[in-house]
Parts: sequence; C-alpha cells; structure tokens
Amino acid sequence: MTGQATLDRVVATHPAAAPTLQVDDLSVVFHGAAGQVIAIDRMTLTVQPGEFVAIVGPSGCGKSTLLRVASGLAPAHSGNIRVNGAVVDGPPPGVGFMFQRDTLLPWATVRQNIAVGCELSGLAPSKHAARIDELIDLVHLQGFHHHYPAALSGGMRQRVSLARLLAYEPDVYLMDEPFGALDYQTKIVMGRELLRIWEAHRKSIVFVTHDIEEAVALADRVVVMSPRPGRIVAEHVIDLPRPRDPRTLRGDVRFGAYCRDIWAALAIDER
Ligand SMILES: Nc1ncnc2c1ncn2[C@@H]1O[C@H](COP(=O)(O)OP(=O)(O)OP(=O)(O)O)[C@@H](O)[C@H]1O
Repeated sequence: MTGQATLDRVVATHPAAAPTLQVDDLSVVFHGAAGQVIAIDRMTLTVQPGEFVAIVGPSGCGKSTLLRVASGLAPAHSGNIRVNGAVVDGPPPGVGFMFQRDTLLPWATVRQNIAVGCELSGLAPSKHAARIDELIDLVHLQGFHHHYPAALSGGMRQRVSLARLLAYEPDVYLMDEPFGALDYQTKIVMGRELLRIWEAHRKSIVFVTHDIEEAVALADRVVVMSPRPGRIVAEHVIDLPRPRDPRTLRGDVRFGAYCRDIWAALAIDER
C-alpha cells in the first residue's frame, strides 16, 4: 500500500466536539553534545473527549517527547499543545500520566499510593477511604490494601498506578507504554482491564506503544509516526465493535487487516 493510499484511509472522528488535546504544528528540537536533534517536525493531532488514540512509530521518533510536551515537562520549539483549550506551558491541570515503569512511592502501601491521586483530585479527605476501596475493587486488588509495592508483581504495581491515575480523575490520560514491561499474558489482561474501565468512564487516552496488535485492540484510532524527525504518516480509524476483548479480537479477520495496514504504514519511510 502506498503512503498516499494509507493516508486516504484517514477518517475524521467526532468532528463537532471541542478537542481535549490539540497538537498544533508542533516541532520539538533538542540541543545536545551531538548537536541539534529535531525530535518532532510540524505535528498536528486532535484528540476528542472520550477518544482512545494509540501512537505507534519506530524507536526514537518522538512519541515520549510528544507526551512530555503535552505534560508540560518539555518545551515546544514552535507550535503548541492545548489541553481543554489552554496552551500547555507547565504541568496542566486535567492531565494524568502512566509510564512503562511504575512511579509508585516505595515506602507507601497500595492505599497510601492511591490516596496521592485522591489528594491531587481535590476530593474531600472524608471521602478518600470510600473512593480508595472502590478503586481497589475496580483494579481487582482486593486483599492487597496494605501491601507495599515491593511485595507486588509488575502487573499488580501497574494496577495500583492505574488506580492512582483514576483517583486523580484527569480529563486526558497520557500513557507511555504502560504495559510494555509486562509479560505477554499480563499485558493482554491489563489491556482488557483498561478497556473495561475506559468504557465505564470514557476519558480521553493517548496511548504510546510499540505493539501494533495492542494499539489496534485498544484504540479508536491509531496514529503512525515516521522515523525521527517524528511526523504523522498515517492515521487508521479502528472500526471494530465495542466492548472489545483483546483476548479474542486477535482471531478477527478485520483485526488482522488493520495490523497489516499499520505495518505497511510504518514501513513507508523505512524503504
Ligand atoms: N532531553 C533530550 N536531549 C536531547 N535529545 C533528546 C532528549 N529527549 C529526547 N531526545 C531525542 O529525541 C528523539 C525522540 O526521543 P523520544 O524518547 O521521544 O523517542 P520515542 O519515540 O519515545 O522512542 P522509544 O520508542 O525508543 O521510547 C530521540 O532521538 C532522542 O534521542
């Protein structure tokens, strides 16, 4: 499939809604010992309320940089990112993160870690205990309330991270390979859990992954980036029915076709 044919498949979604996240002609340039590095080159992307967007692309194409700019941790060289209409120029309200490695407080229990999210959300302290109970049930960690992170498996720690993120109640979730360090089986289970929770709450998610199957199984739309400097070379709307179960989707003929198309799009600039 040609690059143009792939781009021709782009279908706009939810055109009438005000975007949660708007990336406008964004370029990001780093100046290091090796000279100037253009990490992102004039990227434009819109994420609508409640939309689940996955971003795939070769290593070093600027995926994490995009999330860092969206979170106010790195500056734009030109262009900008807006969250709920406001240009990001520092950590914006309403944005939550989850990374490949959990960032739990090692000296705090599961409950205490989730409480951090409750505090950030501004929830009244008198309501924390009930909310934490609810979230622990939601991520299926009943019985582990008073465990410390060191006593949990990688998948369980990521469940706590997810619960903490949910406690914060952001409008947009920036997820940078959140299940990338997990074994295959746990990764599939976590994807299913994320979908179950997202389908109940419908917040916007930007989900970076190297795993094309994971992107297709989870997202409404998969954005494909070029090798550095990162540009968008294709967008694929994933028109698979919801609710989805990532365990069974892999046998679906359309699922396989989406994966093949995205593989082809990724190869555009690699020939
Ligand atoms: N602080 C920095 N200083 C200099 N160069 C940087 C900095 N941060 C990122 N880069 C460069 O910018 C480019 C994009 O990096 P980034 O981490 O965003 O890529 P990525 O797509 O997330 O990669 P991966 O998939 O391997 O995680 C890379 O070439 C990287 O070396």
